[in-house]
Amino acid sequence: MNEEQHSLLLNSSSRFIPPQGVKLSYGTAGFRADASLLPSTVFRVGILAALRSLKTRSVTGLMITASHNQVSDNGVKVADPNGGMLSQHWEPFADALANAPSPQHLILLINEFVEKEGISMDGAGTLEVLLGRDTRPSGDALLQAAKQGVTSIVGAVATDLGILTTPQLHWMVRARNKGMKASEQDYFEQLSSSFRCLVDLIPTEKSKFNGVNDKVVVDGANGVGGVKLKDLGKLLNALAIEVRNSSEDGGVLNDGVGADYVQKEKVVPHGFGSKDAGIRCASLDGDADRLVYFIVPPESSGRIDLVDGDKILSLFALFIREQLSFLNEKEDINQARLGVVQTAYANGASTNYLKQLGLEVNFTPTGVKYLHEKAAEFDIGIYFEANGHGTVLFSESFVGGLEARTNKIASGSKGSEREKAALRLLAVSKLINQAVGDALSGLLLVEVILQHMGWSIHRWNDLYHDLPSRQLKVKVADRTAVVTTNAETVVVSPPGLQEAINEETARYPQGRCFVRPSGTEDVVRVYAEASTQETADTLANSVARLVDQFLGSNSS
Ligand SMILES: CC(=O)N[C@H]1[C@@H](OP(=O)(O)O)O[C@H](CO)[C@@H](O)[C@@H]1O
Ligand SMILES: [Mg+2]
Repeated sequence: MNEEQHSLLLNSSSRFIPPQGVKLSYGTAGFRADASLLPSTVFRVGILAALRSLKTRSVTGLMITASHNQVSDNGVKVADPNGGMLSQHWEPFADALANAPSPQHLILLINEFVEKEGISMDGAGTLEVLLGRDTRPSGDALLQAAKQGVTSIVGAVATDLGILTTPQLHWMVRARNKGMKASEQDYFEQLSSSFRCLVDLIPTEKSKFNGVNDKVVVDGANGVGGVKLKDLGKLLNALAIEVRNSSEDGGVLNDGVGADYVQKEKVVPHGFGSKDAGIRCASLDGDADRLVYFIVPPESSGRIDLVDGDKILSLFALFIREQLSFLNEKEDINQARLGVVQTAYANGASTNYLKQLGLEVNFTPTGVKYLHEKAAEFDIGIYFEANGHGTVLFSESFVGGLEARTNKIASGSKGSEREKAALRLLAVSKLINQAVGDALSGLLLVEVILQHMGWSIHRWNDLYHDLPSRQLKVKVADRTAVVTTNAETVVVSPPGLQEAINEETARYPQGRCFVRPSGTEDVVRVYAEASTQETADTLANSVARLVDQFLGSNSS
């Protein structure tokens, strides 16, 4: 690097000294910690995002959020030029940057890395990083740190987009690099116009919605999603959305509210209660990239019926499969490849259901970057984690084919069922976020499919019945001692543990159980399913004890 660059980096980085004794890791979802520990990390991720922009000669993104974590935490992650997560091959550099003890170390690391990657630091070409943050009180100061990091690279521009959902930022990065309109207003307009297009294509015999109540009530986790959903809702005539727990309502972010809480605890979030019995309810997480639905049963005593990511996936798969069947009626159309992607945490009943539909079900390790990568192999790939993070990916060539076909349809004419199916699929590809899982676009797609089918949330929930399951965490001395294979379903180390799990699991009707080290917490997770809640609990507890025996004490 030249002298100007060297002294710029030295000056700025000496204002952001990392806290002592803290080791951070980029992990599955970027760096996360108590916000007070993060200024130097966020500053350095600013540098990382600028270098990524320099390397790829494209716009990148930097998002400040800790998603569903408590409000005092914060975090930071990078959006790659295609709108997806940071390339996995840059993660070790991200770790090294965040943990470099001094400005001198930092500069040494950058020098080594740019040389290895063949990055020319001449500042020529596109060099822009889009910055966004969620509603956390620490977000503004951290955003300033990010800005300083970005502008420590000569020629880099930081564009502050203010408060956004994580998927909005990813969407904007993707749109910018595709030369498309990329403002927040453009995002809202694309979502609302494709939603309207799908509503207009609802078969007339089904257009009378059969919902118990045609309004959806959404828990915004006291975060950014609720506010954005209200803005989006103003553009939608065909859907009544009531938002509760919006960040303006004064509640604490993720405290007894939000998709993570609802999915894990299976209880009503604050602001909901018996008055909502039977109504279609949904929960977003703190940065609005996860979505789950739920039903408050009559006399629920706080419990809910959860309609999770697996069921959202199943609904999307049914609808898309139906459209593809219309599309493929004539033999001149090549069969499109539709694939679905789940993790081992998907409820076994959902996997059975999808297989019975004749779909190809694929499994990847936990973490959306793995699911996304797999889904991108198909013409249409649908992926969801049980916790509600997922989307539907369309290949460029498939979208190109749909565009060619729909262009031929005379404007104003609704055409044949086959033409309508092409129009619907094209609208879905515009509605559902192609960069990452997005609770707002996911919610609109769920809502319009329910209208299309003429289904209530109860009818949807009855597609299949979840097998009883239980998740536990076990604290062990060293969770990295657990090594797994086969999409995390089989333990290869320590030796003997898998055999012991197999032996235990075989004793339970419909038993299934696996263990894996968490990528975000210092625990080993145990997941068990069985034919009754009682046996699922017993299986999980027995296997947690086995983990304890093989790996040391501290079970919780
Ligand atoms: C069982 C579970 O829900 N695991 C979550 C959790 O990962 P762990 O590696 O299990 O800690 O956080 C990830 C990031 O948010 C999310 O992708 C994943 O689904
Ligand atoms: Mg999130």
